[in-house]
Amino acid sequence: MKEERSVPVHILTGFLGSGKTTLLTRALDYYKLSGRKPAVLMNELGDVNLDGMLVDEDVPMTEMLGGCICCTIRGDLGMELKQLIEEHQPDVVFVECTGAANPIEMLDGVTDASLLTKVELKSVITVVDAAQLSERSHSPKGKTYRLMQDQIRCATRILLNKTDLVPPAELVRLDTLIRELNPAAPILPTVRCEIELSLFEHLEGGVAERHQAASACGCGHEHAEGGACATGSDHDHEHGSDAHHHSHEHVMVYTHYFARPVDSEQFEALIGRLPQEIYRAKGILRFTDTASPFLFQYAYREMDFVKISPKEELPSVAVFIGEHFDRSHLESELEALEGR
Ligand SMILES: Nc1nc2c(ncn2[C@@H]2O[C@H](COP(=O)(O)OP(=O)(O)OP(=O)(O)O)[C@@H](O)[C@H]2O)c(=O)[nH]1
Repeated sequence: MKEERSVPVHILTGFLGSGKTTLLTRALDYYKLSGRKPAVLMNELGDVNLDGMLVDEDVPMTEMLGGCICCTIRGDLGMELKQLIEEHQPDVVFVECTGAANPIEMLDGVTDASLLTKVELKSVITVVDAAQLSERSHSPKGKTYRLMQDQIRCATRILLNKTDLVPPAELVRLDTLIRELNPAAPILPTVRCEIELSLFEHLEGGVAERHQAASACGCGHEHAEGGACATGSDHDHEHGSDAHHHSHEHVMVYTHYFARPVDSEQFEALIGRLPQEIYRAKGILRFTDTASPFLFQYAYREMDFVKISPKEELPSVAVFIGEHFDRSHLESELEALEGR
């Protein structure tokens, strides 16, 4: 009989496009290579899970789409996690949250799950996009910057990723900045999240340590056992007289389903023209001038196209994420590409 033990859970957080899925796919390979069974709970803002495509079919995955765990489906997270564990009996679970999520709410969800089943939150790993942090920290008033700060504050480990995009002197400044926000979590500078993956085995106790550093979260609440921040925390939420606003409410998502293939150069040109309010886009594209479909990524003004051979029928779709952008203008530009 399988001994009943608690399943380790790692939360992967970080702003949109910072490299969470890159880290996740590496971590999954590591566990599979060592003969263990990882599982994934993934949350995406759009109504299609494009990151899920990068995860092998044999990895059990629960998808929570169409919203941010922190607002719309937070209550379900505990139940989903319980079901995932009971159904698949994984050796480890990774929870990847949308980059617009406040990790505190995820911590709540995982702690809720620990009331229902034997799970143990081992770490909150925040992947920081060095280039974004560098730029946003120069105009520190924005909501996005505040969210990035919260993600850093609640981490038990920090990956300062995309160091290839930032000069060394600036990296030193970013290291100091992160240290001020979170004096406890070790910082690992990375390119494409290349870390010694056995690290995951040694993350025991990280969350408990952060428990003591509760004030670093700035929420002013008592912290739940094993979690950095307590259920019901108003941390990072703003209360108006009649409304309850969340820190990421400013984030907009536009999902475009393509009716037909488009010209690859024109598409690239359109992406090159995107306003800076759109900071993240991804999709599955079919081009008139190429045979196979492409997984397309756009993060912080960098574009990436990877040829894919999907095993199942997939839509041609692109998801655009940003703040206060002109959705109808984007829609008509995309329709024009399709000759509509
Ligand atoms: N230049 C550079 N690009 C990177 C690095 N790490 C990841 N990327 C690229 O950045 C893009 C976004 O990476 P993802 O791993 O999908 O980021 P994410 O945090 O999962 O994104 P969301 O799911 O939208 O929040 C991809 O095109 C990656 O190939 C890095 O260290 N340097």
